[in-house]
Amino acid sequence: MASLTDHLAELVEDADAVLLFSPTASFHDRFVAEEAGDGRDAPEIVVVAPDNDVDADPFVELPIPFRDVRDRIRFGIEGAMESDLVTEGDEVVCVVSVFEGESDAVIRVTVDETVHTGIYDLFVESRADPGVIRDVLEVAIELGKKGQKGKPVGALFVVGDAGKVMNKSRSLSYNPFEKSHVHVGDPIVNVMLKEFSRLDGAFVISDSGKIVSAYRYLEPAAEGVDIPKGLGARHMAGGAITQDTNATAIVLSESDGLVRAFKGGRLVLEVDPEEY
Ligand SMILES: Nc1ncnc2c1ncn2[C@@H]1O[C@H](COP(=O)(O)OP(=O)(O)OP(=O)(O)O)[C@@H](O)[C@H]1O
Ligand SMILES: [Mn+2]
Repeated sequence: MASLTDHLAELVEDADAVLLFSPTASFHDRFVAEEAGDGRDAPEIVVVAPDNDVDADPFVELPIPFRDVRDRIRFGIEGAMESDLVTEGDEVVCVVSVFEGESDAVIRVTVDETVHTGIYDLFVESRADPGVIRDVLEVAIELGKKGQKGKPVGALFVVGDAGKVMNKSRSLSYNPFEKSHVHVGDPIVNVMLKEFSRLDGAFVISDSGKIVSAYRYLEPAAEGVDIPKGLGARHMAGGAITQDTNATAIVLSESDGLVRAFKGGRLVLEVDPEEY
């Protein structure tokens, strides 16, 4: 059977850039050598992966695996745009692994507005550390997968710009994190977050991942917030606080089970925990 690389040269021809998503070292080296050797104007080759194992330059770092291939591709393209490797209107060839393991699919996309959702900015341009955003996303995804004692549960995490978020919210109950110095990512904290998520309100988390408060009722100005119709008060409050402050909101819906991220008053990411 012919391997993917046998056809790749034709698919890559006249593309502006090639994004290799988590390529193996042998795949990467072979591809780079072939492109350099064919004498034509070579497209920009960008590696998008969790770690730069293949010593690629340019390289875009993936903060989470993005099981949804569209999210993975969007992240890579937006990261490449950020570094001026790709611009709107470009033809980009993405070499990805849809199933586990080796690169097994080639997707050719024209970069336009619909590709650009802000998923890269969610991690890289958020005030909070990318690792903190990732940790909170993981807690929300895990909570969505398991629920609380088997029942679906909702949760709202507001990450970054915590001082301003506290000013735009009020307390619904005593704050169990009042005098504590716990951070997202600590295993004990994940247990606590899951336990407290049964109760109302939002968690407020600082740029560096410190849990500032639970049980906050958000009161942001909601004018001009553009979030999809059909989402309720939790999502509206989560979306709006990101327009009113520089925070990022991560919301687990009790009703549809999806995890959504908002930034700048806009929905920037939607993931199904069951797919992670
Ligand atoms: N302004 C707010 N600040 C903090 N939490 C809120 C706010 N508004 C609603 N919530 C929380 O969201 C919960 C669910 O509210 P609602 O059903 O209207 O939201 P929703 O967006 O439909 O979310 P879900 O999809 O989980 O049902 C409330 O019980 C409350 O805990
Ligand atoms: Mn609801």
